[in-house]
Amino acid sequence: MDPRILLIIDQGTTSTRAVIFDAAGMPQAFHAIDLGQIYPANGWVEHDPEEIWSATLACCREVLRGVDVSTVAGLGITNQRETTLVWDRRTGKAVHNAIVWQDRRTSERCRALHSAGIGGEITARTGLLLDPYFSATKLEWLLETLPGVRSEAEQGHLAFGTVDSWLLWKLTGGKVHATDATNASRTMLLNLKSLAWDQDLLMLFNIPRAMLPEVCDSAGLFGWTAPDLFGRALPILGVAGDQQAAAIGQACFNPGDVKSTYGTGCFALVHTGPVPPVSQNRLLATCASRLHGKPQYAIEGSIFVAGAVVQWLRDSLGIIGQAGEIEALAQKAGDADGLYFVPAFTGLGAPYWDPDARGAILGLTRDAGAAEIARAALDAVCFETRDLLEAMAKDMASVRMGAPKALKVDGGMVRNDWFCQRLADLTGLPVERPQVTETTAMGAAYLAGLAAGIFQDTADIAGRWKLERRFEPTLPEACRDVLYQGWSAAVARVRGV
Ligand SMILES: Nc1ncnc2c1ncn2[C@@H]1O[C@H](COP(=O)(O)OP(=O)(O)O)[C@@H](O)[C@H]1O
Ligand SMILES: O=P(O)(O)OC[C@H](O)CO
Repeated sequence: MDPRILLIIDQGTTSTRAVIFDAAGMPQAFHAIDLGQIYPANGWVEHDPEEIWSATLACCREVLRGVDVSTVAGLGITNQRETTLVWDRRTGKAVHNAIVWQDRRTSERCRALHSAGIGGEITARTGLLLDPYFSATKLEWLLETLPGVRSEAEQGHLAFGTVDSWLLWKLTGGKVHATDATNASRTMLLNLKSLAWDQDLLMLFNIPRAMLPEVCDSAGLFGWTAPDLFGRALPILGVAGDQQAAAIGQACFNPGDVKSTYGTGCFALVHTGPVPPVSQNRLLATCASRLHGKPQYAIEGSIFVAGAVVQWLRDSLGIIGQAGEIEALAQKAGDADGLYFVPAFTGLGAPYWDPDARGAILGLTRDAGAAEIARAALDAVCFETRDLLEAMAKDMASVRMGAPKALKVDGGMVRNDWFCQRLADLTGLPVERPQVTETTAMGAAYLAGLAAGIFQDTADIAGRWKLERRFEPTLPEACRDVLYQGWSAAVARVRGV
């Protein structure tokens, strides 16, 4: 048996994880540390960069405890995307907290750019829709707001990066300032076709080029960890944004393969192939991977609130003590037909892209209680998924690709069987849950393992995907459609449409 192992860092929105995978691609050790959420103002969300780094190091050291580090063939990184950091190259210290992907502080700026009629051009170049979600306006905010930062950046003293770049910098002791094409494609500064930084966009957002990381393939040698960190320098061989990594972990390599990940938010990606796609239905075009210089692309639907609504029921309403309790509670729900929960806490993502919408629970009656609200919250995530799937199906039809036939799912929420069944019922698609639901880390392991020669190619990886359970839709179509119409009406009300 091949004794080589891969050390994977999965730095997510709510936690930092390290996972060891064996040469068969199976997880063998896992450690996670929760990440503090900082909410300095309404709609603002930040993370402490030093906390991200120290938790990463602690998780890696924990899973390596008792392991012969000479068996580590490589390290892989996957990460929450778009989250924006700037640090001083001389000290390795961040100049500000990380501005998290969920942060809406640049809504006004995006509105102004929309009004100036620039949105279409940005989409044509980047595949993204003009929204505070992406890094460009967050980086612009840091440069405009923090005293002295612009001039330091212009002198080349400061570095910008998403979380992958920050970790690469820290892991290599300040030797490597790089990112991979999947992460770069979420900044709104990258030209999706050439996968190079777009000079016109850098001018539009007034970003000094000297701040930007080098854009690399998703698999290959990024650099070596500083020798003192793990007792020996380890090669960093794979990097990808977490949703693209999950698509790789779910073996979505052929046009039409779809996965949907349910963590803090929900992100559904459909693989489209080697040519940059164009969404006509308000989804995003994104880089799925770049291997040996050859890009693959995907269309993505991003929803900002999925598991976050479960957290809200736990932390703000207190109707559950732990996320897992929602399953039993939702099962107890009575009819309460017409009850809809639109969890637009930070606006609505795809396909609405409405940063001003705010959440609502509609259709409350005397017989609605905690169980009905819990069910409505989980239903909302299912309806949001149907919103994405409908938009995806239209995009796919326009390029003569068949509509999705099944939905491969992963992420923290899919431990919940009731939710998976409801997802099948409300979308009308079979829902497939794989044996390994740590698909994000697995995707990064596959990338690092490709570079290490442990895995041969994408066909080798695809052959390793194993189904754990398939949830078949049971609700009659007419019933499903009536419920969905109710959802669409509820969304229209929170948007004031
Ligand atoms: N049994 C469950 N039912 C529904 N939601 C759950 C359950 N267990 C965890 N969650 C939700 O899943 C999310 C965590 O998933 P995870 O994939 O770890 O997220 P992230 O990568 O965004 O940090 C949390 O928002 C939590 O509320
Ligand atoms: O950390 P997650 O799993 O919530 O993923 C966050 C996404 O990458 C944001 O685009």
